[in-house]
Amino acid sequence: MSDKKVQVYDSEDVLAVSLAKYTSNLSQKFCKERTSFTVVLSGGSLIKSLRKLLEPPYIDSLEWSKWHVFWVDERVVPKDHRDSNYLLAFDGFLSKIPIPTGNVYAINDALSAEGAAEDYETCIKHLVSSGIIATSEATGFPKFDLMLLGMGPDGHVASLFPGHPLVKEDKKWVTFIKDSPKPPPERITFTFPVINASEHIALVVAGAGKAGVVHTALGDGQNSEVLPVQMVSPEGELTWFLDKEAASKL
Ligand SMILES: O=C1O[C@H](COP(=O)(O)O)[C@@H](O)[C@H](O)[C@H]1O
Repeated sequence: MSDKKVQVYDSEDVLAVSLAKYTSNLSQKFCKERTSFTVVLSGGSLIKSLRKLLEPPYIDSLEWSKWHVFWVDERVVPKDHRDSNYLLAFDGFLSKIPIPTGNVYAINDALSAEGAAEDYETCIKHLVSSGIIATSEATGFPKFDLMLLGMGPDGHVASLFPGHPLVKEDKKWVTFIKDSPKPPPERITFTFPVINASEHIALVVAGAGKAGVVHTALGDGQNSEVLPVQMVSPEGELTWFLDKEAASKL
C-alpha cells in the first residue's frame, strides 16, 4: 500500500507553482545521491502544468544535465506530428531546459506499434544494466525516480484505458495498443508493474471536467469497475495535485 497524499490548490496556477517546488526538491535529492534523476512524462495537460520549472529559481539551479527523461506513453505517429507526446513535451518543456539530447528517450517513430514497444523496452533494459535506471528490489521491474502522470476524464492513465485487457498486463515493461478509445488508436505504454515500481508518482489533475472521476477515485463515488487511475499504487509515494475545480465533488 503506497503512501498517498492529496493536495488541493485554489487554481491550476497555484498547483503549477507547487508542482515545480515538488519536482525541484526531488531533483535536488536524487542528483545529490546519484548521477542520474529519472523522470517520466505523460502527454496531455501535464506538460503545461510544468511551466513554472522554466522560471527562476528552477531554470538556473536544477542539475538538468543529470535528468533522464522518458514517456509513460506515446502515440505511434511521427515525432513532428501534432498528436506526438514527444512533440508536446519538446515544444512546451524540453526545448527550454539545458538537458543533454542523449538523455531524452523518445520512442522510435519509424517502427510499428509492436516494434516501438519492444524497442523502448530494450532501451529501458540497457539503461537498467548501465545503472541509469534503478530496479525494484520487490518486483524486478524498472524503478523510476519520478513519474509525472495525467489522467483522462474517463480515469485512464498512460494509455491504459478502463475495461481494456492491457490494464492486466503483468509481465511486459512496455506494451502497445491498436484500439485506443481515445485517438490516435495506436500507442505504446508502460504497464502497471512499471508504473507501480516508481519511487514517486505525481498525479496531476485540473479542471471541472475531471471532478466526477476524481470523486470516483478518491471520494465515495460509485463505479462498477476499478478505474486505471485507481490502480496507481507505487512502491514509494503517490501525491495527487488537484485544483479546486477537479476536487469540487470531493
Ligand atoms: O492520451 C493521453 O491522455 C492522458 C490525459 O490527458 P489530459 O490532456 O486529459 O491530461 C495523458 O496523461 C496521456 O499521456 C495521453 O497520451
